[in-house]
Amino acid sequence: MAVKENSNPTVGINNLSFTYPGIDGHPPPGSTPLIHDFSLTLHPGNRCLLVGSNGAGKTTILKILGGKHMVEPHMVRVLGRSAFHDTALTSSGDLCYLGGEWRRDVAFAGFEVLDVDLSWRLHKVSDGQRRRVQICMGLLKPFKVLLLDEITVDLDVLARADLLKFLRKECEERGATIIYATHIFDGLEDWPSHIVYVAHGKLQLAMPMDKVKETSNLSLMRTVEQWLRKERDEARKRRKERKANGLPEFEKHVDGSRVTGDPALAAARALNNGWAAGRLNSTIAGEENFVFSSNRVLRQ
Ligand SMILES: Nc1ncnc2c1ncn2[C@@H]1O[C@H](COP(=O)(O)OP(=O)(O)OP(=O)(O)O)[C@@H](O)[C@H]1O
Repeated sequence: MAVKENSNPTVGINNLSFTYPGIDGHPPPGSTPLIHDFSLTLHPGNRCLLVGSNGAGKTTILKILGGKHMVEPHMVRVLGRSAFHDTALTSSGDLCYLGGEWRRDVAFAGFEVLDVDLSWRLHKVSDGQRRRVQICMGLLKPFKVLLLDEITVDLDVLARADLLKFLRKECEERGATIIYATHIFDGLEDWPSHIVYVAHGKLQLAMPMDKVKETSNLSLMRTVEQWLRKERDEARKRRKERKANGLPEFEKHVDGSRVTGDPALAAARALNNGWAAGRLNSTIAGEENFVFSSNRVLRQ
């Protein structure tokens, strides 16, 4: 099945701003949003690689999409619904988040792809075998939107290759949408249909892979490396300038307390958004989808 850019978006992020709440459930006074003015649109069949340096906000974005953190309903729509407020999205299996956390869903399809041996006992298996079981348990329902947070770390080459092939097929044949956050680019060269680069909680770039290939002769990994290197060099330059101007080298950030992602707990907290939002109009839908955000670090 071809990617249906004219169909309804499966994922719509609209000027998302998010701050981890402090202990009173509100953004700590003086805090700046961790995720800021983030917009993105995805369609059935899209396989989107989410890249960025450590701490850029990838997991936070995936967890928000997965309904694990509360945001205003209009900011994040998955299959036209708010994942946080409409828990049927995840309980039905239509929306599936696979991260570091153990999933309790029991299902079937992944057993074949991941070669899970039913005689394995989880206290005895290797990390990679345990990971295979975790992944296949999460994939057993026919998801429509799948959020993957660096799930292939422990997988051997064959298991990883088979999993990526399976996921690609799910997108091509069933029109599923996948967002995959990873630092591992092995075997990914021709896997994604789109790439999204986030830095400091802001969208830097969202574009189809064929456009990436048009603009860069480098491999996917080298291309991303180049982006991150540029980001780091610019950060170093800014710090140097601050120091030269007698300012502290690092800008002061007010952090929220660390919170768990339990929606039930989060529901008890006050809404932690309402930050002024600009417009990025970032979209990776259609032909006009070569979009740089206004806060890009990738100057030509
Ligand atoms: N539960 C939390 N409470 C408060 N701050 C958090 C929480 N989880 C993450 N953060 C902060 O949010 C920022 C973004 O973290 P996040 O895990 O989203 O980044 P990431 O891009 O997934 O990083 P990595 O590539 O290292 O996994 C970091 O500065 C982190 O310290």
